Amino acid sequence: MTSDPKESGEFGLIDTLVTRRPHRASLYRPCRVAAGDDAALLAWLAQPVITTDTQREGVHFRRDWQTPFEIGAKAVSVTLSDLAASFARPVALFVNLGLPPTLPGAVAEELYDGLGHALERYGCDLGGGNTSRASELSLDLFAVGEGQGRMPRRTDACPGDLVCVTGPLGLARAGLRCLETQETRYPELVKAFKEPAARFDAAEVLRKHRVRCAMDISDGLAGDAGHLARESKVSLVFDLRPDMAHGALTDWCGATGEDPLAYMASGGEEYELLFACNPDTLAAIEADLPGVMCVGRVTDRSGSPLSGLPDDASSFEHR
Ligand SMILES: Nc1ncnc2c1ncn2[C@@H]1O[C@H](COP(=O)(O)OP(=O)(O)OP(=O)(O)O)[C@@H](O)[C@H]1O
Ligand SMILES: Cc1ncc(C[n+]2csc(CCOP(=O)(O)O)c2C)c(N)n1
Ligand SMILES: [Mg+2]
Repeated sequence: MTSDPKESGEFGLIDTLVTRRPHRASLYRPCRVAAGDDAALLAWLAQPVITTDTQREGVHFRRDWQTPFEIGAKAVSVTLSDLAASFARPVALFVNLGLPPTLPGAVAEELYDGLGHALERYGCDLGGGNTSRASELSLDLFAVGEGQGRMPRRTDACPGDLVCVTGPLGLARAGLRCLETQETRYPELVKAFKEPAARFDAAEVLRKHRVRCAMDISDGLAGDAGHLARESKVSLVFDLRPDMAHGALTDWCGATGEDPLAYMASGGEEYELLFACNPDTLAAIEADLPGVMCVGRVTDRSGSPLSGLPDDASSFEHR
């Protein structure tokens, strides 16, 4: 069967895309009926956890920067990242795909190869979706997960806790800057932008240590920590030092004159987990989770919700 939508039509394309879903070997498949029927059938979930995300051409990705495979795989990681931040296991992903009429069918197929590859990696099924004509390539994604005990909340940071992250900050934002300036000497930064991971591995460690307050960093530390401080009604006092910067960020900042602290504070799309816990818990987590960093502490609310970040630190905003 041809895969060009002009020749095979919407239905042919959907068949071709759906065959790209991961083939699950596991005996336990909480997604009992996956993509292909009128609706998906999920097994009974004790704690269903649901999240949604959007990826739009020109806003979240550019086809002259990223291959369709990379765009598909990243769309899965950024959507499932919110399940990781909720300590939930991924069950099913639903994808509403907007396709410009001029887009070659092969692009949609490669996009679905990327989606399928990432779904396989995270052990998640393709529950279904929808395909329609659109002015730009876009994906609206919905994910269902299964909660594992107490869901961490943005409301639960307590004075005396430490503010921590599960990995390096600012790399993806620097990678985006490299793409914008056509700088090719820092592949590690560009990879951080193009291939973020949903940190289910880190989430499992935090869950095991009964962390009560966590979220993923999509809009940048300053913005996401601001949400956490406001929701928990506390202040966060940061202590970011240049020696906490990842080597690739330090090198790039050395060459460009950019400030590593500004990138660590105002990054975005890291998809690392930001969490708060008491010092004893952090000591135990450090033994299980290499790369975890303490970046500040939680105090009673006094004055501004955030301090210790560069003055012009800001988060990514769509408007
Ligand atoms: N249009 C909307 N209608 C209803 N709820 C919304 C809407 N936009 C956002 N929200 C809710 O507001 C909260 C914050 O949304 P936001 O998109 O900033 O989530 P996030 O996890 O911080 O970021 P990201 O989407 O990048 O993962 C979430 O609970 C989300 O479900
Ligand atoms: C072409 C292009 N330009 C800029 C960016 C940067 N960017 C877009 S959305 C976002 C925050 C998270 O998004 P959301 O809150 O919608 O999940 C960031 C940092 C990009 N990825 N691609
Ligand atoms: Mg989030």
